[in-house]
Amino acid sequence: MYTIAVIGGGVIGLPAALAIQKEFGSKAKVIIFADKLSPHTTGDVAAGLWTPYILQNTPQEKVLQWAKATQDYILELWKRGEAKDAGISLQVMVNLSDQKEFKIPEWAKITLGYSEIPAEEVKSYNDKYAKRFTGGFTFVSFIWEASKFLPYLQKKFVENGGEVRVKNVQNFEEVAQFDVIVNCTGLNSRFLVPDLLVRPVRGQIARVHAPWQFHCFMTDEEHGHYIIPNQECVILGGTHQEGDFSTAISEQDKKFIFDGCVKYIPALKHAPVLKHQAGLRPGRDQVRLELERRNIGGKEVKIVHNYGHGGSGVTLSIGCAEEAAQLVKEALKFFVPSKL
Ligand SMILES: Cc1cc2nc3c(=O)[nH]c(=O)nc-3n(C[C@H](O)[C@H](O)[C@H](O)COP(=O)(O)OP(=O)(O)OC[C@H]3O[C@@H](n4cnc5c(N)ncnc54)[C@H](O)[C@@H]3O)c2cc1C
Repeated sequence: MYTIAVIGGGVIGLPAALAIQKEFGSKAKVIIFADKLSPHTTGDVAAGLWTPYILQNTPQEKVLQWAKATQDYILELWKRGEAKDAGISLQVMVNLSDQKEFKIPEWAKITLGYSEIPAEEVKSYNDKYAKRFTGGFTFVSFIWEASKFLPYLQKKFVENGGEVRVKNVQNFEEVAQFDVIVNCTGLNSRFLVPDLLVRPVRGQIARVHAPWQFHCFMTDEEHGHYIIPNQECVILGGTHQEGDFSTAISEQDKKFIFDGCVKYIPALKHAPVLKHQAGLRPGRDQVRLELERRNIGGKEVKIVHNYGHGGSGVTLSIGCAEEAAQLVKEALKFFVPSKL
């Protein structure tokens, strides 16, 4: 039997562990090592909106491939009637842009029911909000709440024979006895790999009680606000502060978030606040999803890296997990004598 260690039990690690189980079935023993599990991961702060965001130079064709695979997977869960348990809701998205030359992003074309907002309507938003939006589009998107789907996926993983160990892995030597290591440590890859290209993109949000708010609203202004309903609250966002490692709640950010969101939906002014949260997105110039062969103490160790998903971890999770499982297969095919 092959032995696979997945380091990380968050939005990226759990789907990867499940995809590996699916690929190898009883031929592999998969163990997750994680020092934090839901509700203490970055994903537990996330809004869970399926939309590619803060991905910088990750190639478009990869973004489309990974995001589409995730969308298909969520849709399948929805069709199977598992939406509530898995934390899924389907919502209308209004996305406005203030870019000089408004261009609909490539990924918009794989969304459900995408349509460009006519110029007249954009003008009416500008009149209403005293803004200068140049264009926009609407589509129907999924919200996939990590604080619901992480326990849901973890249960499936354990039912399939997987094991979860709560442990901080200080270095890869500690797990070098495994046939393959899958590194899904998000921001901490900066220190574990170490990879200084990974840096925090801090995000602060507020969770409010506003059950009457049914659609998502988002802009791509430099410091854009967003309003994203979840099953039991509405997320008001948000900030993206490059290089900031603080998860302390900032009073200044609270005000920025409220002032901005209330401008778009004034009734939010009266929505009771349930919680303020701040999390650190694992920013990187590009998502790193590749196989490394590393010499550790004279032995060649195979490490599949899967980190650096920025503000899109939920959106890309399943597509990246499927590709990570293929990289594990490649690692075993070429470098490990068959244990079957
Ligand atoms: C405010 C905010 C809003 C967001 N909204 C969205 C959204 O709407 N849609 C979307 O797609 N994305 C969103 N994101 C981004 C998304 O949350 C992240 O991309 C995603 O959570 C990254 O997942 P990850 O598994 O790589 O990292 P993490 O969630 O940080 O998980 C890392 C895992 O690795 C473990 N780990 C790390 N180092 C070690 C070690 N040495 N030993 C053992 N375990 C270790 C941790 O314990 C944890 O289990 C948002 C993020 C923020 C902050």
